[in-house]
Amino acid sequence: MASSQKSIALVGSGNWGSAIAGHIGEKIRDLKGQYNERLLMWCKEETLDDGRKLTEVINKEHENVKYLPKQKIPENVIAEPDLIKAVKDADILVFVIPHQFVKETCEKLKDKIKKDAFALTLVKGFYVDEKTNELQLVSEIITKTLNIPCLSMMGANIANEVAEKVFCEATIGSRDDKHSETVRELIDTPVFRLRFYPDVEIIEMLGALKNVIAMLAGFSEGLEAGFNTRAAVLRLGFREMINFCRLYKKESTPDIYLESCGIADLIASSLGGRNYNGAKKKAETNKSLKDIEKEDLNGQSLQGPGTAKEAYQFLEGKKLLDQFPLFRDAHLICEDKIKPKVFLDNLSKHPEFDRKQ
Ligand SMILES: NC(=O)c1ccc[n+]([C@@H]2O[C@H](COP(=O)([O-])OP(=O)(O)OC[C@H]3O[C@@H](n4cnc5c(N)ncnc54)[C@H](O)[C@@H]3O)[C@@H](O)[C@H]2O)c1
Ligand SMILES: O=P(O)(O)OC[C@H](O)CO
Repeated sequence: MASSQKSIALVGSGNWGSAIAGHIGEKIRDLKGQYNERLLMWCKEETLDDGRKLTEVINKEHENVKYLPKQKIPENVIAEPDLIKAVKDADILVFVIPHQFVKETCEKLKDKIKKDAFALTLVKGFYVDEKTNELQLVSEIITKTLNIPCLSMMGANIANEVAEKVFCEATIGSRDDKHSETVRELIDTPVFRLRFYPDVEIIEMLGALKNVIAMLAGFSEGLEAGFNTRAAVLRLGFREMINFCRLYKKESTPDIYLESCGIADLIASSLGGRNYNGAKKKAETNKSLKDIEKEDLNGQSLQGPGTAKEAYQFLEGKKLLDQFPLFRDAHLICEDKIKPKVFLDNLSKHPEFDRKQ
């Protein structure tokens, strides 16, 4: 039966995927009928330690016991292990998987979605083409592979806090008023406020880049650097983030860096994100980030090391590593090629101190 109700699908069900599923699930339930209440959430099937299937547990207990434990998800959110079944009738596809899986997932979705659907990416990360050294943003990959427009949503949104309804804001990148209105209906609430800008790509890049600087914040804390030094790391890191964005696109709305996707996400992530915590532990214990991810995150993904690698490759290709010493050193630390302390020693030589005002 044809329906005028719009359907939403989530591509992903990890820590953030489950939290935003809960948020959108409640919102569409409360909108009473404007949207199809059944929110399908693609969940890559796995068997839990006790032998049960994750999707069955989510649909029975209404909780993602592995990736967002102790938080109830509304009953209209349905975990669906079949990717194609989850998305085929969706008018709006919300992508929320770790960035390293975006290409393979989009390939599987080719020609399997509605032609007039649109996407919203919540994914923080990007790729660099090995041959051309061009940056490939998640929104661009979605648009190119699936032939649908893609908006971005980034901000200071630590998933567990969103699930607990702690106030937050986010920035939406959209150049289409109708799509913006739909996203506002689906996500904006008194505890989750949205602001809209046309800078889809810069918003997305900031979301990816802050994960690298948040790791440096963690290394600094683990090394017991002073507050002044830690503030300098964030300022210099933010400067590099902005300069990095300008390599991609010279013009943007100037205020964009002061939005939740910019300074606020950097602060939140550098106070308590997973990348920050993992990096702090690395500086304290000298363990590899891979081991720390395995020990502490139970299948969740640190996005910082992969993004540091991609950023390094991109800057190296452009012969600009000297202009971005924090991004350079972050990658070298992740790869255990230098000790975390080296990046602190390098701060005083930062090119920022040679820059004319
Ligand atoms: N967690 C947060 O607080 C938060 C907040 C904002 C944005 N984000 C961003 O959202 C994105 C998703 O993060 P998350 O926290 O939901 O994920 P996560 O870190 O919890 O990762 C686990 C998820 O990855 C999935 N996964 C594993 N292998 C996969 C594969 N081959 N293909 C597809 N999926 C696979 C697992 O099934 C699981 O659902 C990331 O880019 C992250 O940076 C996270
Ligand atoms: O926990 P992190 O480091 O992946 O960061 C989570 C979010 O991106 C914060 O906005």
